[in-house]
Amino acid sequence: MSAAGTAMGEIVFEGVSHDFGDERVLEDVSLVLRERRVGIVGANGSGKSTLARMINGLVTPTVGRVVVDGLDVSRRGREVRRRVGFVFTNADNQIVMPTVREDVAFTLRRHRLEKADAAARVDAVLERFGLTDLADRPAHRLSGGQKQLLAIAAVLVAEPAIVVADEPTTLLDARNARRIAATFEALDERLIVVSHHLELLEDFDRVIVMEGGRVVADDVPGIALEAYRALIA
Ligand SMILES: Nc1ncnc2c1ncn2[C@@H]1O[C@H](COP(=O)(O)OP(=O)(O)OP(=O)(O)O)[C@@H](O)[C@H]1O
Repeated sequence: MSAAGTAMGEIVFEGVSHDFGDERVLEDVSLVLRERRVGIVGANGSGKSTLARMINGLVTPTVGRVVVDGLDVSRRGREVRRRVGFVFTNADNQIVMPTVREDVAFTLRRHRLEKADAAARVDAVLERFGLTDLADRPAHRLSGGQKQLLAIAAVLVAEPAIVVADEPTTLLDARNARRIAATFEALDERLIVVSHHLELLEDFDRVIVMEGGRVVADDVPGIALEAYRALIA
Protein backbone atom coordinates (compact mmCIF):
# COMPACT_ATOMS: atom_id res chain seq x y z
CA MET A 1 0.00 0.00 0.00
CA SER A 2 1.19 3.53 -0.71
CA ALA A 3 1.30 6.45 1.66
CA ALA A 4 -2.13 7.58 0.41
CA GLY A 5 -3.60 4.23 1.51
CA THR A 6 -4.33 2.74 -1.89
CA ALA A 7 -2.42 0.21 -3.93
CA MET A 8 -0.48 0.76 -7.16
CA GLY A 9 -2.61 -0.02 -10.15
CA GLU A 10 -5.81 1.25 -8.59
CA ILE A 11 -8.05 4.18 -9.38
CA VAL A 12 -10.00 4.95 -6.24
CA PHE A 13 -12.99 7.27 -5.75
CA GLU A 14 -13.65 7.76 -2.04
CA GLY A 15 -17.03 9.32 -1.24
CA VAL A 16 -16.74 11.72 -4.17
CA SER A 17 -19.34 14.42 -4.76
CA HIS A 18 -19.03 17.32 -7.16
CA ASP A 19 -20.86 20.63 -7.51
CA PHE A 20 -20.78 22.97 -10.49
CA GLY A 21 -22.09 26.16 -8.87
CA ASP A 22 -25.37 25.21 -7.18
CA GLU A 23 -25.75 22.00 -9.14
CA ARG A 24 -24.63 18.72 -7.59
CA VAL A 25 -23.52 16.62 -10.55
CA LEU A 26 -21.88 13.71 -8.71
CA GLU A 27 -23.23 12.34 -5.46
CA ASP A 28 -21.22 10.14 -3.11
CA VAL A 29 -19.39 7.98 -5.65
CA SER A 30 -17.10 5.31 -4.21
CA LEU A 31 -15.30 2.97 -6.60
CA VAL A 32 -12.10 0.95 -6.75
CA LEU A 33 -11.09 0.30 -10.37
CA ARG A 34 -8.49 -2.41 -10.87
CA GLU A 35 -9.71 -3.96 -14.11
CA ARG A 36 -7.85 -3.47 -17.36
CA ARG A 37 -10.82 -2.12 -19.30
CA VAL A 38 -13.69 -0.28 -17.64
CA GLY A 39 -16.63 1.29 -19.48
CA ILE A 40 -18.83 4.11 -18.20
CA VAL A 41 -22.33 4.55 -19.61
CA GLY A 42 -25.31 6.74 -18.69
CA ALA A 43 -27.80 9.20 -20.09
CA ASN A 44 -26.72 12.69 -21.22
CA GLY A 45 -25.84 14.81 -18.20
CA SER A 46 -25.57 11.84 -15.80
CA GLY A 47 -22.03 12.80 -14.77
CA LYS A 48 -19.86 10.45 -16.86
CA SER A 49 -17.48 13.09 -18.24
CA THR A 50 -17.13 14.73 -14.84
CA LEU A 51 -16.22 11.33 -13.34
CA ALA A 52 -13.74 10.59 -16.15
CA ARG A 53 -12.12 14.02 -15.89
CA MET A 54 -11.44 13.45 -12.20
CA ILE A 55 -9.09 10.58 -13.06
CA ASN A 56 -6.47 13.02 -14.29
CA GLY A 57 -7.42 15.99 -12.17
CA LEU A 58 -9.12 18.06 -14.88
CA VAL A 59 -11.95 18.30 -12.34
CA THR A 60 -11.27 17.93 -8.62
CA PRO A 61 -13.90 16.68 -6.16
CA THR A 62 -15.91 19.11 -4.02
CA VAL A 63 -16.17 16.34 -1.41
CA GLY A 64 -14.07 13.17 -1.04
CA ARG A 65 -10.94 12.29 -2.99
CA VAL A 66 -9.68 10.50 -6.07
CA VAL A 67 -6.45 8.52 -5.81
CA VAL A 68 -4.59 7.10 -8.83
CA ASP A 69 -1.73 4.66 -8.24
CA GLY A 70 -1.47 5.98 -4.69
CA LEU A 71 -1.42 9.66 -5.77
CA ASP A 72 -4.15 12.03 -4.59
CA VAL A 73 -5.24 13.69 -7.82
CA SER A 74 -6.15 17.00 -6.14
CA ARG A 75 -2.63 17.41 -4.74
CA ARG A 76 -0.39 15.55 -7.19
CA GLY A 77 -2.12 16.41 -10.47
CA ARG A 78 1.05 16.89 -12.45
CA GLU A 79 2.40 13.44 -11.57
CA VAL A 80 -0.98 11.87 -12.21
CA ARG A 81 -1.24 13.49 -15.63
CA ARG A 82 2.08 11.92 -16.59
CA ARG A 83 0.48 8.51 -16.08
CA VAL A 84 -2.99 9.22 -17.40
CA GLY A 85 -3.55 10.08 -21.06
CA PHE A 86 -6.90 11.77 -21.72
CA VAL A 87 -8.70 11.59 -25.07
CA PHE A 88 -11.29 14.37 -25.34
CA THR A 89 -14.65 14.05 -27.08
CA ASN A 90 -14.00 17.14 -29.14
CA ALA A 91 -10.73 16.35 -30.88
CA ASP A 92 -10.37 20.00 -31.96
CA ASN A 93 -9.62 20.88 -28.34
CA GLN A 94 -6.66 18.56 -28.42
CA ILE A 95 -5.01 19.50 -31.69
CA VAL A 96 -2.15 21.90 -31.00
CA MET A 97 0.21 21.64 -33.97
CA PRO A 98 -0.19 22.46 -37.68
CA THR A 99 0.21 19.01 -39.22
CA VAL A 100 -0.88 15.52 -38.23
CA ARG A 101 2.69 14.27 -37.75
CA GLU A 102 3.75 17.36 -35.76
CA ASP A 103 0.69 17.05 -33.56
CA VAL A 104 1.49 13.44 -32.64
CA ALA A 105 5.18 14.29 -32.17
CA PHE A 106 4.27 17.20 -29.86
CA THR A 107 3.16 14.72 -27.17
CA LEU A 108 6.72 13.38 -27.00
CA ARG A 109 8.41 16.77 -26.61
CA ARG A 110 9.32 16.16 -22.97
CA HIS A 111 10.17 12.50 -23.28
CA ARG A 112 13.88 13.00 -23.95
CA LEU A 113 13.94 10.48 -26.78
CA GLU A 114 16.57 10.43 -29.51
CA LYS A 115 15.16 12.17 -32.57
CA ALA A 116 15.16 8.95 -34.59
CA ASP A 117 13.41 7.00 -31.80
CA ALA A 118 10.74 9.67 -31.46
CA ALA A 119 10.19 9.71 -35.23
CA ALA A 120 9.90 5.91 -35.29
CA ARG A 121 7.30 5.97 -32.53
CA VAL A 122 5.31 8.66 -34.32
CA ASP A 123 5.44 6.73 -37.61
CA ALA A 124 4.32 3.52 -35.90
CA VAL A 125 1.32 5.16 -34.25
CA LEU A 126 0.32 6.95 -37.49
CA GLU A 127 0.42 3.58 -39.27
CA ARG A 128 -1.60 1.91 -36.53
CA PHE A 129 -4.39 4.46 -36.93
CA GLY A 130 -4.34 4.60 -40.73
CA LEU A 131 -3.01 8.18 -40.67
CA THR A 132 0.25 7.67 -42.57
CA ASP A 133 -1.09 9.13 -45.82
CA LEU A 134 -2.41 12.16 -43.93
CA ALA A 135 0.79 12.77 -41.94
CA ASP A 136 1.68 16.08 -43.62
CA ARG A 137 -1.87 17.42 -43.90
CA PRO A 138 -3.03 20.39 -41.80
CA ALA A 139 -4.57 18.72 -38.74
CA HIS A 140 -7.45 21.20 -38.54
CA ARG A 141 -8.60 20.27 -42.03
CA LEU A 142 -9.11 16.57 -41.29
CA SER A 143 -12.64 15.17 -41.15
CA GLY A 144 -14.22 14.86 -37.71
CA GLY A 145 -13.55 11.11 -37.58
CA GLN A 146 -9.95 11.52 -38.75
CA LYS A 147 -9.46 14.11 -36.00
CA GLN A 148 -10.76 11.60 -33.45
CA LEU A 149 -8.22 9.04 -34.67
CA LEU A 150 -5.49 11.70 -34.45
CA ALA A 151 -6.52 12.60 -30.89
CA ILE A 152 -6.22 8.95 -29.81
CA ALA A 153 -2.91 8.51 -31.66
CA ALA A 154 -1.50 11.65 -30.03
CA VAL A 155 -2.31 10.26 -26.57
CA LEU A 156 -1.16 6.67 -27.18
CA VAL A 157 2.20 7.68 -28.65
CA ALA A 158 3.30 8.60 -25.12
CA GLU A 159 2.41 5.09 -23.89
CA PRO A 160 0.62 6.29 -20.73
CA ALA A 161 -0.10 3.66 -18.07
CA ILE A 162 -3.79 4.62 -18.06
CA VAL A 163 -5.87 5.92 -20.96
CA VAL A 164 -9.15 7.72 -20.27
CA ALA A 165 -11.26 8.29 -23.39
CA ASP A 166 -14.44 10.37 -23.30
CA GLU A 167 -16.70 9.27 -26.15
CA PRO A 168 -13.85 8.51 -28.55
CA THR A 169 -15.96 7.00 -31.34
CA THR A 170 -18.86 9.44 -31.76
CA LEU A 171 -17.84 10.62 -35.24
CA LEU A 172 -16.27 7.43 -36.57
CA ASP A 173 -17.62 5.35 -39.42
CA ALA A 174 -18.11 1.61 -38.80
CA ARG A 175 -14.66 0.71 -40.14
CA ASN A 176 -12.83 3.20 -37.96
CA ALA A 177 -14.99 2.35 -34.94
CA ARG A 178 -13.83 -1.26 -35.41
CA ARG A 179 -10.24 -0.01 -35.71
CA ILE A 180 -10.58 1.74 -32.35
CA ALA A 181 -12.28 -1.30 -30.79
CA ALA A 182 -9.40 -3.51 -32.01
CA THR A 183 -6.84 -0.97 -30.74
CA PHE A 184 -8.50 -0.92 -27.33
CA GLU A 185 -8.62 -4.72 -27.31
CA ALA A 186 -4.86 -4.92 -27.95
CA LEU A 187 -3.82 -2.18 -25.50
CA ASP A 188 -1.65 -3.16 -22.57
CA GLU A 189 -2.51 0.14 -20.92
CA ARG A 190 -5.44 0.30 -18.54
CA LEU A 191 -8.40 1.89 -20.21
CA ILE A 192 -11.44 3.80 -18.99
CA VAL A 193 -13.91 4.60 -21.76
CA VAL A 194 -17.03 6.76 -21.56
CA SER A 195 -19.29 5.79 -24.43
CA HIS A 196 -22.81 5.74 -25.80
CA HIS A 197 -21.57 3.09 -28.25
CA LEU A 198 -22.50 0.07 -26.13
CA GLU A 199 -21.06 -2.60 -28.46
CA LEU A 200 -17.62 -1.09 -27.86
CA LEU A 201 -17.90 -2.06 -24.19
CA GLU A 202 -19.30 -5.59 -24.56
CA ASP A 203 -15.90 -7.27 -24.15
CA PHE A 204 -14.72 -4.96 -21.37
CA ASP A 205 -14.03 -6.30 -17.88
CA ARG A 206 -16.46 -4.02 -16.07
CA VAL A 207 -19.14 -1.44 -16.88
CA ILE A 208 -20.38 1.32 -14.59
CA VAL A 209 -23.83 2.83 -15.16
CA MET A 210 -24.38 6.45 -14.07
CA GLU A 211 -27.75 8.08 -13.48
CA GLY A 212 -28.27 11.52 -11.94
CA GLY A 213 -24.69 11.69 -10.66
CA ARG A 214 -24.82 8.31 -8.91
CA VAL A 215 -23.54 4.86 -9.77
CA VAL A 216 -26.71 2.79 -10.29
CA ALA A 217 -25.13 -0.39 -11.69
CA ASP A 218 -21.59 -1.73 -11.67
CA ASP A 219 -20.99 -5.19 -13.06
CA VAL A 220 -19.70 -7.31 -15.91
CA PRO A 221 -20.86 -5.84 -19.26
CA GLY A 222 -23.61 -8.42 -19.86
CA ILE A 223 -25.41 -7.45 -16.66
CA ALA A 224 -24.54 -3.73 -16.48
CA LEU A 225 -25.44 -3.00 -20.13
CA GLU A 226 -28.73 -4.84 -19.74
CA ALA A 227 -29.49 -2.74 -16.66
CA TYR A 228 -28.66 0.39 -18.66
CA ARG A 229 -30.82 -0.64 -21.63
CA ALA A 230 -33.72 -1.25 -19.21
CA LEU A 231 -33.10 2.16 -17.60
CA ILE A 232 -33.29 4.08 -20.87
CA ALA A 233 -36.05 1.98 -22.47
N1 LIG B 1 -17.83 23.03 -16.61
C1 LIG B 1 -19.10 22.91 -16.21
N2 LIG B 1 -19.74 23.94 -15.61
C2 LIG B 1 -21.01 23.83 -15.19
N3 LIG B 1 -21.76 22.71 -15.31
C3 LIG B 1 -21.17 21.65 -15.90
C4 LIG B 1 -19.83 21.69 -16.39
N4 LIG B 1 -19.53 20.49 -16.91
C5 LIG B 1 -20.64 19.72 -16.78
N5 LIG B 1 -21.63 20.42 -16.16
C6 LIG B 1 -22.95 19.89 -15.80
O1 LIG B 1 -22.75 18.69 -15.05
C7 LIG B 1 -23.72 17.73 -15.38
C8 LIG B 1 -23.01 16.45 -15.77
O2 LIG B 1 -22.28 16.70 -16.99
P1 LIG B 1 -21.33 15.59 -17.63
O3 LIG B 1 -20.69 16.24 -18.80
O4 LIG B 1 -20.48 14.98 -16.60
O5 LIG B 1 -22.40 14.50 -18.13
P2 LIG B 1 -22.25 13.30 -19.16
O6 LIG B 1 -22.90 12.13 -18.51
O7 LIG B 1 -20.86 13.14 -19.58
O8 LIG B 1 -23.16 13.79 -20.37
P3 LIG B 1 -23.07 13.54 -21.97
O9 LIG B 1 -23.44 12.10 -22.22
O10 LIG B 1 -24.11 14.47 -22.48
O11 LIG B 1 -21.69 13.90 -22.41
C9 LIG B 1 -24.59 18.34 -16.48
O12 LIG B 1 -25.76 18.83 -15.88
C10 LIG B 1 -23.75 19.46 -17.02
O13 LIG B 1 -24.56 20.52 -17.47
